[in-house]
Amino acid sequence: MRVCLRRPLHSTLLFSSSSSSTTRTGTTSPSRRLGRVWSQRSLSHVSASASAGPTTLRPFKLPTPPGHTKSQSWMMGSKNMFKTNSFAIPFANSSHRHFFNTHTPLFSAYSSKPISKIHSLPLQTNGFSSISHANDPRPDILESPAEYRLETTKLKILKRKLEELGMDTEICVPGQYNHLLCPMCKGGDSEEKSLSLFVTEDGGAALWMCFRGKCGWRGSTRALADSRSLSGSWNPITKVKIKREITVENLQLEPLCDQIVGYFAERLISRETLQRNSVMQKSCAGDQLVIAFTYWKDGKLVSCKYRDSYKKFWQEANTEKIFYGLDDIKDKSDIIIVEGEMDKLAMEEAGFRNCVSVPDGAPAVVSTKDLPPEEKDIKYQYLWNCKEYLQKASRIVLATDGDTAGQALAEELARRLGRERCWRVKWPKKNEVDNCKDANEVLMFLGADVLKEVIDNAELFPIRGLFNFKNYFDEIDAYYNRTYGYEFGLPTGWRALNEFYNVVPGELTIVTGVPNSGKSEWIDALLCNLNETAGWKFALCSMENRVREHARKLLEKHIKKPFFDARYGGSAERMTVEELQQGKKWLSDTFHLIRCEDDSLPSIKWVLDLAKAAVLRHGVRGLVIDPYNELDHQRPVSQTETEYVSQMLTKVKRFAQHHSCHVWFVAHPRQLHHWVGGPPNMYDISGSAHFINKCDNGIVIHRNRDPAAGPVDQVQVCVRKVRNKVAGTIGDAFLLYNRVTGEFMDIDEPSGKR
Ligand SMILES: Nc1ncnc2c1ncn2[C@@H]1O[C@H](COP(=O)(O)OP(=O)(O)OP(=O)(O)O)[C@@H](O)[C@H]1O
Repeated sequence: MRVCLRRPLHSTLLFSSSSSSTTRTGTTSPSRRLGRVWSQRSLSHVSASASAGPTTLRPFKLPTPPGHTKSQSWMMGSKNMFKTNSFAIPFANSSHRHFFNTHTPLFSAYSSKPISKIHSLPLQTNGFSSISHANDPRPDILESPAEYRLETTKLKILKRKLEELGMDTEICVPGQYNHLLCPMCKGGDSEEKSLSLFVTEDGGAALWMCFRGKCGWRGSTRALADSRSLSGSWNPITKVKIKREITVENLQLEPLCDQIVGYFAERLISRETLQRNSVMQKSCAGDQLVIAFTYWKDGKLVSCKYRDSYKKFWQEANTEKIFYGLDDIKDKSDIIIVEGEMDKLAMEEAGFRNCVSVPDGAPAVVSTKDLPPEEKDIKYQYLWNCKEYLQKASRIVLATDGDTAGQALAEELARRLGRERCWRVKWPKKNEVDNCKDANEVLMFLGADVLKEVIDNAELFPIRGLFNFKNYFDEIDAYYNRTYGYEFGLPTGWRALNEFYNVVPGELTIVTGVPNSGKSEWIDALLCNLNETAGWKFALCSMENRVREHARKLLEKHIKKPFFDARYGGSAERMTVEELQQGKKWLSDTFHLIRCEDDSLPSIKWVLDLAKAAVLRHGVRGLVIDPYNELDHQRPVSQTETEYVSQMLTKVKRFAQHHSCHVWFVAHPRQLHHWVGGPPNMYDISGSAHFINKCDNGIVIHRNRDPAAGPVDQVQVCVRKVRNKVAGTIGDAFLLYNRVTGEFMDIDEPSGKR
């Protein structure tokens, strides 16, 4: 017999007598080298890092469970304590061979805790409950160890059928949920054993389901046509559970040996904490020792969870599912919930006894379904079983793991406990790159004081839709420092307007004016200016314009020459072919057209979806919808136009805000019966007062058509509403319109530039 004393990674010691594995495989596998096994036998050969003596196991004082006195009868002697006649070969049989294929350190104080995504179904077995693996080492006293049964003819037939489907049934045990590689998805990139296969105890039938969301393969089969109905076996909810009476004695639990205490010491869990929490050990599978986390309720042992040196967990079957450490939160108003027993113990080292651990780890993802009724909420039965312990809690800190599964668990707990009384923690960095993932890591890497700080600084669990300004501090700082850009809005390019209207990304400007007032012209001129000063690009949904005419108007403004030698151009020189070529390139680079090619009216959703594509694909900063009445306005008969306009504008505003895209929306005024030539009011917009109510900016474009009343080329830009005072204020600006080029200019612009 050779005793390996090589020091593996993470400074853990290898306690295994390696002869069994080296004999079987010829060489010691990597994971085997990294692992260590707690065994009675091996202890006589090692010098442990803990305080254990070199050759013997020293029993320590028996723990007193919470709520018990030391004299109570559950205290027992350590009858196996000095047994040395058997040899620790914990996973030597073929059913455990795949453990040797894993490349994770099998026994490290730093290894990650399993999540329950591979234990997704509640198990109804005689021997083990849901966190048990078919290939876990088994305590020798559990009821009906189905794995030891002889395979029946039925089972052989069944296995053959399953193998034909691609399942590896070699290690599959009847009466249990077995976790296999799914033949359909092969467990995805991580090759996880995502297929849960249940074989009835008589070996007559099987059903399975792959728990990978992307796969979800499920099915069932029977060995023989007359095999028992599957439904009887696959109904964890309706099956009546008989809770076993368990005691420390009948589970044959023992006080922890120094070697295991030493293991805990590596994780900075003290002997005192272990004793107070009645952490014990148990001999099973030869003389292998496993940790026994005892679960107490009102001072009575109700369940026990085991953990072996390979970090495999299993739990006494047919026992009540409760929180670990439950009695510690009795009548407490302030409690902490963690994701594992080690974290519960770590919390105690930081001074928090008011802490419990969930018994089954975390779900892979948050369920998208509604909360099931209490009796059907199988995965969270422990929570309902302990509800009277939670009722008084007004502050529940959910200190689950920082990974996705841990956060999913926090979410699921908060859903059930009520978010309003839940807090959550931020795990600190353990090095430059990584965050600590749980309480025990914080304790190990940063110490008890930091762990205490983490809990003291827990923040309110977010409630969808309920925020605090501090959630936005980064954004507020960026706004203050003007790092977003355009905080004051982008100037329009006309000095006369600077004071009143500037273009802020994400806002909605409604533009109105009587027909022919120049609304479209002014918006086009504005876009040209914004492109010239800031390089902005735009999506145009201008339904009244033919493309070529719209191109002409834009090119005239850009090149500042008429498109044609026509009447309106007067003596001005027409733009050259070269200028046209350059202008066409500018058009293509600057504008993206949203048009219904089949002459049907576009819906607002259609327009916004295309505008979104233009934002994402071309980086447009502005969208023009001109005009409102050219959109498809099919509204339900039950909806008024006012309601319809309100909803439509909400969609437009959401688009604008979400994509930081300014939207100009042109809407006509209703028919003005007694119009005397003045600018219309924003409330005159046909359809709804919501146009003025919901927009960020409201602008009326007006022009004088009476030579007697003033110059007819003068345009009045009436800024009637500005929600954001940083960007402007109400007031009128006057510009001059150049009929030849379509440009708008400040009135005091040097005449040469006009
Ligand atoms: N200040 C102005 N002086 C003279 N003509 C103008 C002036 N402003 C615009 N126009 C002319 O009026 C016509 C209509 O302009 P535009 O299409 O911009 O008006 P609109 O308000 O958008 O019209 P509608 O409401 O019919 O869509 C164009 O031929 C344009 O050249």
